[in-house]
Amino acid sequence: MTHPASTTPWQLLQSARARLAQTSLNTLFAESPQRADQMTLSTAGLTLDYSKNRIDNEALVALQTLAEARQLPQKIDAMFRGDVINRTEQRQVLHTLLRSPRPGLTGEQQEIRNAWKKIANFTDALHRGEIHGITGKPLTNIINIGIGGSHLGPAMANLALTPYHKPGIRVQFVSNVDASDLAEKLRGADPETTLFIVASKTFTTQETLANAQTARSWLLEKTGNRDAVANHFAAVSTAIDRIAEFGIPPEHTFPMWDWVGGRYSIWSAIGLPLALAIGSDRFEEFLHGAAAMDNHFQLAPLAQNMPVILALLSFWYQNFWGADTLALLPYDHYLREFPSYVQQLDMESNGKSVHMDGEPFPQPASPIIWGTEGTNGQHSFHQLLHQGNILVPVDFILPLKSHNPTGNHHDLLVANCLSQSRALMVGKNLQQARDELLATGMDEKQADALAPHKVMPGNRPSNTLLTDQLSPSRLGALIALYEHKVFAQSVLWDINAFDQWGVELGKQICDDLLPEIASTGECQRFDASTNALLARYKAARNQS
Ligand SMILES: O=P(O)(O)OC[C@H]1O[C@H](O)[C@H](O)[C@@H](O)[C@@H]1O
Repeated sequence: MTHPASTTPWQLLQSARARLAQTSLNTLFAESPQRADQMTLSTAGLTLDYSKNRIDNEALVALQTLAEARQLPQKIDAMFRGDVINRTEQRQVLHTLLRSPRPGLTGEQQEIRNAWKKIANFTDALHRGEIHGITGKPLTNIINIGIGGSHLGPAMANLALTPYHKPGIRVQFVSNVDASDLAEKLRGADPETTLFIVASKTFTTQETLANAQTARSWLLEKTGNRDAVANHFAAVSTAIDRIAEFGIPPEHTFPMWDWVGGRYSIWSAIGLPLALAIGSDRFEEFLHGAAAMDNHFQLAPLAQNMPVILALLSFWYQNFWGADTLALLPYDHYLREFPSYVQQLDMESNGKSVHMDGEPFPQPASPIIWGTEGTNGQHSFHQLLHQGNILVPVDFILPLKSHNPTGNHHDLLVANCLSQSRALMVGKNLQQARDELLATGMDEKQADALAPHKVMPGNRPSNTLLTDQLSPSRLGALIALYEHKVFAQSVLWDINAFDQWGVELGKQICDDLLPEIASTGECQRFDASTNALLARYKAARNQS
């Protein structure tokens, strides 16, 4: 493919970068009183203010021209139409179909409807106390066993929607093969009321199968009844036969499909633990929120398209400003797992180095996603955001209403969030720092010595994403926003966002290592470092 750097929009962007490097955000605001209004978009209950970015109309138009040259509108249509856009796996990408049925894809839609009916019926029956364990007690303690896309989405959303949890139902998540994860969830669990959901698209994932087998042994030991698995296990997978082999009956078996990527699968039966936590009606609202964002992504012109704007900005900072990270800072305690969720979504989708046609490309793609809940980060890593020599664009996410209005806590939270984005932007120059010190009564010599340490370069970009209150539908829209952002970025880089070959080698080597770990002899098959580390492990194991 043509290297993007040789295209006209790329060259226009390079000159825009040179111009904007000389222009402060303060100046951009001073020059354009309408800037905040013009650079604010609202859709699906979310409002994005992207005015605090090192961008102007000319650069935005050049970015949009690049997106058009990459055929972004056509590629959005191709995804929604069900074209085989995941070419390395020869798969359609139809997670959007799970939240908004469309004409034309009838076979899939019937399957989706049936699966959804099964999820809703099971959820409603469990809430009515009609799903029983082997001793006849209603099941109320749900433990989801899955990893990656079969864990991060439901676990994050379950936490985010805590205020909507049904009373009397407890939903927990086990992902790590480290036995401590499962052990912590089993400690004090009542086997008579516990339901395990084994969630695995492939039903081959080592960690999930190991945890499922251990949970099964625990259940059989505690109940002393070999038939207990049928009552106390449910499963979600494309591999229905493997679920049956595990001993899980058809009425507890929930299907999924090849055309749903793991990290895009919360809308499928992988969302079952979330439905059990919040109820089927709330889960439907969650789907509708995402569908509203889908509608916007499909129909809005690039210049007013929220996921596209976020993608263009990420692309802009990474390829033209050398910003290889993006901080996600939700100012909402319930959204604290959102950065971990987007880590998989973005980094597993776009952490690649070849184009669609297999040709290598030189630029980095997918920023490193990180972050934590505000205000906690302010007392930790924000120092680097404000004064470090690394440019870190930030997405602030802020619900306007609290689920727990108490005193002036929410005013404080909002004030902190808005102060951080403003401080990053306006900064403090040497003269201001010096004047402030002198105003405290400090002498000139001391002020001159200290002032450089107090300088804040400013000009640090951020987006602010508002929502009224973090409800199921708003969360659905927020997740869909980032899903589509990631897809739009992949189109700009001409990457397949829907495969993940990079995770395979580690799995293969692990399979190779396991027999060596099990054996007692000395291992010489691997590199000297790995052999020596294995030997240390075996020595420690022998001592225990
Ligand atoms: O759902 P599963 O088939 O168990 O897969 C779980 C996870 O493992 C894989 O290694 C992939 O990296 C993830 O994309 C996937 O979500």
